[in-house]
Amino acid sequence: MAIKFFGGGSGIFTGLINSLVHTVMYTYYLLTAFDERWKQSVTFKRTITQMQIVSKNLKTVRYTIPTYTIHLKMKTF
Ligand SMILES: CC(C)(COP(=O)(O)OP(=O)(O)OC[C@H]1O[C@@H](n2cnc3c(N)ncnc32)[C@H](O)[C@@H]1OP(=O)(O)O)[C@@H](O)C(=O)NCCC(=O)NCCSC(=O)CC(=O)O
Repeated sequence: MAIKFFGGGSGIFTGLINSLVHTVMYTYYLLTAFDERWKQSVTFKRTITQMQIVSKNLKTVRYTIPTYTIHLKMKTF
């Protein structure tokens, strides 16, 4: 509900992208909880970190553009 209606539905982008990153991240935590050897997988950890950075940058671009556009529109009135 919050994702659908917050900000006219613009929260869907965050919801989808976070779900993707969190699914991979919590799968990692689940696996390490069962078997400590998963903690030695630098590839897994690096992938999670890369996904977080890409997701953060995508969200920055996604929300900066409309924020700036609205700011410009408001300045004309
Ligand atoms: C990649 C991880 C999942 C790994 O977690 P672990 O608990 O197993 O490991 P850790 O961080 O204690 O680090 C253990 C060892 O791995 C190394 N290590 C960690 N990340 C690494 C990486 N990307 N590349 C290479 N090495 C890495 C550390 O330096 C350390 O080395 P040494 O042992 O030599 O010291 C974590 O580092 C991480 O990024 N967690 C993210 C948490 C997070 O973002 N939660 C979201 C909250 S906010 C939220 O939910 C809202 C939202 O997202 O919008």
